[in-house]
Amino acid sequence: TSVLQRTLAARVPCPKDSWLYRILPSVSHKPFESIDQGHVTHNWDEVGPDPNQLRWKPFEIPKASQKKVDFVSGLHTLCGAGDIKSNNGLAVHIFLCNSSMENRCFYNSDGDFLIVPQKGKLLIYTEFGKMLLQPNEICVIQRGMRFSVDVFEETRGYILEVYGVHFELPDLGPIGANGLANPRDFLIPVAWYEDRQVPGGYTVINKYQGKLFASKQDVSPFNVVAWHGNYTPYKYNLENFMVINAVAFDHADPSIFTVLTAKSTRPGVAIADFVIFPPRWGVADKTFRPPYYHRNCMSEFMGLIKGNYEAKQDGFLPGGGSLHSIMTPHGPDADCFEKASKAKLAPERIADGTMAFMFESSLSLAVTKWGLKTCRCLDENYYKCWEPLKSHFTPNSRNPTEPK
Ligand SMILES: O=C(O)Cc1cc(O)ccc1O
Ligand SMILES: [Fe+2]
Repeated sequence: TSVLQRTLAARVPCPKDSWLYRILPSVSHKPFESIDQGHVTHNWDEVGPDPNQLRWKPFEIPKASQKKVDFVSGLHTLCGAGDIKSNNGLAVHIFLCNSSMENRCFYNSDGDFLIVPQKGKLLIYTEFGKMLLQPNEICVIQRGMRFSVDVFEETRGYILEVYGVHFELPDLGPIGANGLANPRDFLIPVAWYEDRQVPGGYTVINKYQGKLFASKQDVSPFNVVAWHGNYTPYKYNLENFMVINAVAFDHADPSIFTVLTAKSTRPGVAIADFVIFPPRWGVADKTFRPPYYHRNCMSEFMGLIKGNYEAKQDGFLPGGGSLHSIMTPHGPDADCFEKASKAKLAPERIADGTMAFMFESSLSLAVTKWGLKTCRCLDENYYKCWEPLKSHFTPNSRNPTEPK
C-alpha cells in the first residue's frame, strides 16, 4: 500500500522546497469554479463569542447507506481564529466520512493540515507518494500539496490547520539532544505515480482564502515520477513519543508533551501546539497528580483518540472534544478530584491504552455555527461535572499561626 522512508527534514532549519519531475505539469486544467462550501468556514463571526467550557459528544459519522461522504465533503470546521489573507491563524476541523475520494483530490492554499485520524485508516495518495495512516498516527500535509484519501469504513478524525507557518519540532532547551518526538521517527513517502487518463473527469478541489473551488482536468495529478527536496508530507506514530515528566514532585505544564509546534513571530508563543497525553508512569510525591485546576492565557481544544482521559473518566469520549477558552476555569471533574485526593502515591501507570491530545493556541478561538448548533453533539450538561466539588478547608485543624 504505502512505502515510506525516514527523514530528518523536520529538524533542518533551512528553506523548504521540493522539485517534482512529472509526466505533465499541473497547469493544464479548466478554470477553477466556486463550489458548495459544505461545513467549511473561516468566518469567525458566525455566532457570538461564548466563554463557557464546551464539550462535544463523539461527532456523528454519516452512514454510508444513507449518504456517501468523502474526506473533503466530510470536512466540518469547529473553531478557529485569525486571518487567512494575512497568514496568521488556525482552524480546527472535524472530518466525518464513509467513502473514498473518487477521481478527486484536494489542496489547501491557505495553510498546513495536521491530520489526527481517530476511527478508521486513511490511505493518502499525495504527489510525493502514498501514506497509510491509522489511528494513533498523525500526518502533516503542507500548503499546496495535492492529496486524495481512501477510507475503509465509517471514518472520523481531527485536523489542526495553521495558516502561514509550518509545524516544527519544539526546541528541546535543557532536554538536550534527544527526547519528545525524535526526528528519526518521522516518515515521508517514496515517489509513486500513475499515468492515468481521465478525459475531462478528474476534479482538483482547492481551498483558497477559506472558500472551496474545483477545476477539471484530463489526468490524475499523481503523475510525479521522482522528486527531491525537503518540503514533503510526513507521518509520525505517537507511540514513538519519548515522554518526559516530573519524577520528584509537582505537575509539569503539558507543553512538555509537545509533539509539534507552529510558532508565531513572538518568541515562545505558538500559533498552535500539538500536545499528547501518552501512556506513562506517574511517580510524583506530595502532589495532586491529575491536571491542576487552572485558568490560563491559551485556548485548549482537546480530543480523544482512544481510551479515556485521566481528568475525565466519564463524558469525554473517543471521537468527541472539549474547548477551554482563554482564562476559562477548568480541570478534573469532581470524581477525579475525590479519587486522586485519597490515592496512595505509589508509582502508577497513567493512561495505559489511551491517547488524548490537545490543540493549544495563543489565539482566542471562535466556535462555528456547526460546532455550537448544527452538529447537535454539544454536551449541555458539561458544567455539572464540577458542581459536586466541595470545600475541604478546615482552618482550625492545622493553622500554624494560632497559639497552641
Ligand atoms: O486542561 C487540560 O485538561 C489540559 C491540561 C493538562 C494538564 O496536565 C495540565 C494543564 C492542562 O491545561
Ligand atoms: Fe487546561
